[in-house]
Amino acid sequence: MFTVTTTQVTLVQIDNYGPWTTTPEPRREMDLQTLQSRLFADVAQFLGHRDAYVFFTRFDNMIAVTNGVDGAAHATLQESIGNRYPVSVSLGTAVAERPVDALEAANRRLQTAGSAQDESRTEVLAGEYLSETDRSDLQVAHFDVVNATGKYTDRLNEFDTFINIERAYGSLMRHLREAHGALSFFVGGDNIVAVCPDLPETAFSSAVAHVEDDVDIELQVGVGRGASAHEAGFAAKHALEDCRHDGTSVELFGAPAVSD
Ligand SMILES: Nc1nc2c(ncn2[C@@H]2O[C@H](COP(=O)(O)OP(=O)(O)OP(=O)(O)O)[C@@H](O)[C@H]2O)c(=O)[nH]1
Repeated sequence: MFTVTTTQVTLVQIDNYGPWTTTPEPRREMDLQTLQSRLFADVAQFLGHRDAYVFFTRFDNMIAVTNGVDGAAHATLQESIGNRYPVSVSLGTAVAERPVDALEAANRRLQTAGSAQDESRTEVLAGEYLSETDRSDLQVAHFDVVNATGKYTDRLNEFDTFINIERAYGSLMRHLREAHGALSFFVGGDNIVAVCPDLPETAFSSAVAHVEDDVDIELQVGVGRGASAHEAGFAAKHALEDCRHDGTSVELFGAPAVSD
């Protein structure tokens, strides 16, 4: 019924950031946090306008899903950051059926150019990009904890709520990575967005069951497909609304966006 999924992944890596954070002496932590969150916001805005997604991961390295974003746009993003920040970024991009394989290849492009802490390895722009014609769909799953507000937010202190949400995230991210080569990211609140290869409904019900068995936390998930991360992710959000409405734990392919 479906064509094979293809994910284009871009690794965004701040160049030589470790030494910069301590030279000439350690920099104030909140200044680093401000820089990192502003950089993430800028990258998210640039890529979001092009229907891509980016996840903050460790902030010094961010993982983006960039189907539909070409090499010229990547070059513009890199140049603009270099012009406006005290740090520069390298961008490695690759394409594969399984998101983890695309990330591996994207990562390797930077690793072969030099170390993340090599002061002469800056602004690498290396990659392969999907062309207009070889674009196929990608699959995005949007997970959330069932009734997180009633079970955690309104009952526990914020730190203990956070521990529970992180336990669910840790269990899910490892399961989807190991079983399917999917990449899952905590995106705030009780939400986890997973970029997946072409997976059937049973893979998602197994993932939900795995987390429940492993850490006793109940998840629900909406799954979407589309030509871009936004399109797939938006369909996933609609499918998650179907879970909420129908009390189901997995729903595939929510209604397409009416206007966006
Ligand atoms: N990033 C992101 N965060 C969201 C989204 N929807 C909700 N959240 C966050 O998740 C928190 C909990 O909201 P819900 O998931 O709607 O609440 P809940 O109590 O779990 O209710 P149900 O999901 O209906 O079971 C909110 O405070 C937001 O922080 C979303 O689409 N994206």
